[in-house]
Amino acid sequence: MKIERAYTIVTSPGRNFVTLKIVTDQGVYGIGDATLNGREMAVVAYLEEHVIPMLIGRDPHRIEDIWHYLYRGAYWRRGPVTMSAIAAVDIALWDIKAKLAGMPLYQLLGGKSRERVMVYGHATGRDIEACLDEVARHVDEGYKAVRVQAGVPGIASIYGVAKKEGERYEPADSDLPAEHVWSTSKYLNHVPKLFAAVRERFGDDLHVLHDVHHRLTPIEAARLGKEVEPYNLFWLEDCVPAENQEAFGLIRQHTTTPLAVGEVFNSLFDAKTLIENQWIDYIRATLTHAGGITHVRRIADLAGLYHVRTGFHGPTDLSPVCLGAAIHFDTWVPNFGIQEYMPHTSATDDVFPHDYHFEDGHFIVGENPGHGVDIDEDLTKQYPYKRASLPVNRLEDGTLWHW
Ligand SMILES: O=C(O)[C@H](O)[C@@H](O)[C@H](O)[C@H](O)CO
Ligand SMILES: [Mg+2]
Repeated sequence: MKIERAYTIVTSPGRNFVTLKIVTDQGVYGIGDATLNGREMAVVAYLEEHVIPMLIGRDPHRIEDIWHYLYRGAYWRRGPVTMSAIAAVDIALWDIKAKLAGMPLYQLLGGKSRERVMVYGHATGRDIEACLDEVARHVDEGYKAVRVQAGVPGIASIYGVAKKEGERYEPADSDLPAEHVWSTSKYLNHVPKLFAAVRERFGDDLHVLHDVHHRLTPIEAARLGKEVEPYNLFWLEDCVPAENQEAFGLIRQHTTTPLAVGEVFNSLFDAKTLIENQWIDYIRATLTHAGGITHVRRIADLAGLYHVRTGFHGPTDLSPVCLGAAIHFDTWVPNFGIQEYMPHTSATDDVFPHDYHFEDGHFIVGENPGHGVDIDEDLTKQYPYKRASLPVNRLEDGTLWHW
């Protein structure tokens, strides 16, 4: 069997997605997600100019060899563009392998470790009251875990909070980056009040999470971790930028609040020191940005040795193809923690028909052969690509800060 054709499909049913389709000479095909929010066309160019020509004629069964051919063979290793391109190939090849085996992907990985996959949803609101109402809506819909992000008095626009009540949060909303203004002190003074109010209204059982989005220094993160300890967070996410993995060693000495990190990681080497030192509790690297199933499986296995569990990134800027493959992975992986879930728009769901479904705060994996997600290529043509950029963040004095 040979790979006969491979091509990228760029479509924007509400937001941009890049999909790679690999077609074999026997007609069986697989699809992979290659979406890198705000840098979509860089991955398309990498795939079209460098990766696809090397795939034609190869045996699609040889997933491992193809992975190393693309990773080692490029000489220039790692980086989000490269690793998203490799991931798209890898996810598509696993899809093909599972279709050929006539099995849902989780069976090839080793079978079910659990019946269902717990997810966390996103509650956002301009102020604490509005945010608590959104938490209540999630609880009513069956969620067992909710990420809580509220507006902060004195900060006009803040990460994770939708522009208007009832709208979804979508950060890549303008052609060129919007500019936000950030105040660490206003934020730090506010967050403990938010979680006190959450526990007051919802009691102790609900799992609550919070995303700092890389905005603190290690000692500030240590303070926040300590101050929210009474509210028993499921995790505190991305509390500092993680290029310097040692920063987490400092935070860890000060707080028992569980720490999650890794949505911007693209390789095992981004997480190695964090995992081996047991400085984190959850690893968030995704299939789409970290080299696909073949590589993320290695990250998860290393993490398992050190009591670190998975908590995959799952925003709307990863396509249903990534989410579908992730649900298979989550169903199998022994050290599963939780899966992030931001529902896609109905237009996106129509473009990517899928067999996973949400039920009582969990995902239930599908039973179709492959990863269970397809693409309606005719429909994609109705939604042309439109450049969209993530915002940037500045301190009140104008200094460019972490977004
Ligand atoms: O925890 C999350 O879901 C993330 O922080 C996202 O909201 C990212 O900001 C987005 O994926 C960037 O493209
Ligand atoms: Mg995040």
